[in-house]
Amino acid sequence: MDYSWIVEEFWENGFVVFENFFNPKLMDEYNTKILDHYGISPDWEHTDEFISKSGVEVIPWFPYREGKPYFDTIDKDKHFNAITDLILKDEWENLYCMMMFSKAGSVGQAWHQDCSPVDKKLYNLNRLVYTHDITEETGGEIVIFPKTHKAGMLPSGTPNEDLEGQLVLRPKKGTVIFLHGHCWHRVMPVKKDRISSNFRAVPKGTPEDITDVCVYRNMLYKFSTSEVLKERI
Ligand SMILES: O=C(O)CCC(=O)C(=O)O
Ligand SMILES: [Fe+2]
Repeated sequence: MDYSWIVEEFWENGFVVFENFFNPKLMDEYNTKILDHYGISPDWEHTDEFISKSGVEVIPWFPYREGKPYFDTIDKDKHFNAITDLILKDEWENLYCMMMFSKAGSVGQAWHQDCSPVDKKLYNLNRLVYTHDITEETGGEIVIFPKTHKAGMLPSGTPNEDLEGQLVLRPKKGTVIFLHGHCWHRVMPVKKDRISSNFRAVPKGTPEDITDVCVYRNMLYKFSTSEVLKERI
């Protein structure tokens, strides 16, 4: 099989999508595990300042950091990792596995870059796995602006507006999106409880804290210290 299109498409657009990558039974099992973790009414973990300023409403969970390696069938999947090999060419390593939960009625996530694009060579590869369908009814579409992994810093401006050239995606259960950490993306308002999961990888030698500072249109935010590093606009 010729897989060169994957690499070409990823590096041309900043992302590549695979539908039906993981089987529905596994996705159902994982979706239940994730929901069980969050329980019925999970609390926000981020500070009020972050939530109101960033236009981001998600509750993160890092299962492996808690010694709960519950998602190895994805993490160790040969095909999943073979595609990672193709995209990242040289050696790479896992960064972390993170689950995200957003309550029905919450705002989703404003435009951001997972990490600063100031040094083009330093980035994370976000490997998003969807354990349930994202539909018009559920809301929470992921919006990606193709090719912006080559466009430098997300311009300052309104955190959550439509941008000409954006692409709205409704991933189905089992879909995987490989997304470059410099590529601009956001999540639309969430109408029904929403889960997404990501298994991040980095080229070997990338600093472990590569995603600690996230670029939003109105600020640079540092998660480890819950701090607005820089106001923008
Ligand atoms: O939940 C999504 O669809 C995207 C989440 C996101 O922005 C991320 O994982 O960096
Ligand atoms: Fe992101």
